[in-house]
Amino acid sequence: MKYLEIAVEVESCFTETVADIFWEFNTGGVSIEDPLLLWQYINAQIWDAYEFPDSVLKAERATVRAYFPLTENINTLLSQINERLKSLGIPFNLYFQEVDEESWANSWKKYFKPVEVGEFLIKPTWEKLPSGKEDKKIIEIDPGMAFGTGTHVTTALVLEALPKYVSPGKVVVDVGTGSGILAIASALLGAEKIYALDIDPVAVKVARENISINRLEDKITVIENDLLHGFNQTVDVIIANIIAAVIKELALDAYEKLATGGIFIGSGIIVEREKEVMDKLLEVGFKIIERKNSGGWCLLVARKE
Ligand SMILES: C[S@@+](CC[C@H](N)C(=O)[O-])C[C@H]1O[C@@H](n2cnc3c(N)ncnc32)[C@H](O)[C@@H]1O
Repeated sequence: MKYLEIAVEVESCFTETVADIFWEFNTGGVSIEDPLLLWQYINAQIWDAYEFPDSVLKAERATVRAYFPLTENINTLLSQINERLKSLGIPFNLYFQEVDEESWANSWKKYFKPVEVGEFLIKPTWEKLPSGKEDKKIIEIDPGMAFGTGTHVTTALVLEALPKYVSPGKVVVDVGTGSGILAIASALLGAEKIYALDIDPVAVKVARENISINRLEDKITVIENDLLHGFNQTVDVIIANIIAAVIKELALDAYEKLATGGIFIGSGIIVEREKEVMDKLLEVGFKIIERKNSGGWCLLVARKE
């Protein structure tokens, strides 16, 4: 199938606003090329500069691309998007071209590179293992349309904390598994059994694929499930990288499903909501044993005493 790719050049600070406008018009997908963000990763030595074309690294502005099926209404859609962007009153340039499906489904892949987080090395399935990294715990991931490349700070906070709480023999539940990344990390730390739950059927499919790529089907069971509803087992560790409101909703159920001494790891909490999530965890009976903040996000670890 053919698609229309619309590319909008704007200052870095407006990329999310433009992406939101594309989502309003029901785009099939958005990708953002932001030289400022790339340089942040390069300077933090997470990525290497040579892996990106000069046209991107030296660009003065960011480019937000979105993709729409080529139908007869495409010209109307294009002019509506143009008008909507004009109404923002910000400088922008808009370009468009016809592309085939393959090129947009894979367009984001060039920005997902092997990355080290704590004891783990997250390797996109299509990249080679960097030399000298064989001693790392390797997680192979193709996130597809699911969340969880490991580069998002909320995932990284959990990956860094996980070795302290998951050890051989533990039974773990990963609520909101997305790509399955945290379930796979738990298996690599020696957990005996992991249940990876997600409400989104796409995430469930992607998680199953990644678990199979990492050859961990015997340890990890993926279940399409809303939080812990209907999950009736006592476990040692519950992980949830979702959002503050959902973690609050999950707190009591998580407490009841943990063994005494069991650990709850909550991430995806914006710092402004850290206090209310902590209060909820304390209210249901947990003791908070670790708090960590990074980039406006907060990780909380709580124990059932
Ligand atoms: C921020 S992503 C985290 C993905 C992955 N665990 C990671 O850390 O990168 C949150 C995930 O939670 C899932 N989710 C949201 N609400 C949920 C619910 N009520 N029950 C189960 N999963 C849920 C979403 O579908 C999404 O895959």
